[in-house]
Amino acid sequence: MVAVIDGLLTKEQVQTIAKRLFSAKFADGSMSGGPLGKEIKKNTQVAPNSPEYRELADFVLSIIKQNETVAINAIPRRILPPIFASYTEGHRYGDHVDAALMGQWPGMRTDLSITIFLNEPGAYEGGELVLVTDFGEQVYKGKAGDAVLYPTHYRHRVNPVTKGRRMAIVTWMESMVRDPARREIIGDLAAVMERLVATKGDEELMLRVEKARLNLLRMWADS
Ligand SMILES: O=C(O)CCC(=O)C(=O)O
Ligand SMILES: [Fe+2]
Repeated sequence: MVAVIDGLLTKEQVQTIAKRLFSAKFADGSMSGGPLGKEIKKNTQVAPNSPEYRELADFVLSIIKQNETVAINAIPRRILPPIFASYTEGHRYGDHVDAALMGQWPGMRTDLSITIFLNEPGAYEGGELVLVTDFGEQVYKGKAGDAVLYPTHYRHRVNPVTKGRRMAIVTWMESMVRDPARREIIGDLAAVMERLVATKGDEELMLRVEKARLNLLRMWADS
């Protein structure tokens, strides 16, 4: 299931990040593109050893961890320190599939990816995030602060930027529920529950839905 999260970052948070990124040192991002990296990945990323990186990464991680939509749909166990990427004219990230394991050995399994858009869609041409799914290509170009949360198993790309500059944050999560179909069932039940609470639904019904959700979580989650 792909979830579009409007305003994962507030305008103020986007501004805070953008201000710090302004002075950050960006390095060639093609080294981390897997075996095809150099050919298909052309961008720059904030160097993890740059002075700005740790503070920015912690700031973004704390926001992702607090987000309800992420919690409900991803049920994250671990989240990698994010990448701050810049795509200027001619930059792109061609069709690829992300590594299944990331981070220092033994690494973590990548169940979900998240892209957070850092500037407005009008600030650049091209640069869409495209997911290649069974239902055709899904194209995403969000407003500054919006995010797309998607299962990492999709083939995907970032279209070439033909004008302007695309700034985005990208990271990966390992879920306590590794099967996307199971995560979707638990997410659906959470959505039903949310609706029942908001509409002051029948208490017995709410109890049964919540019982089902929690017991499925108990059955399927590895903490
Ligand atoms: O920038 C994006 O939206 C996605 C980038 C990407 O696919 C990656 O870093 O693996
Ligand atoms: Fe990717």
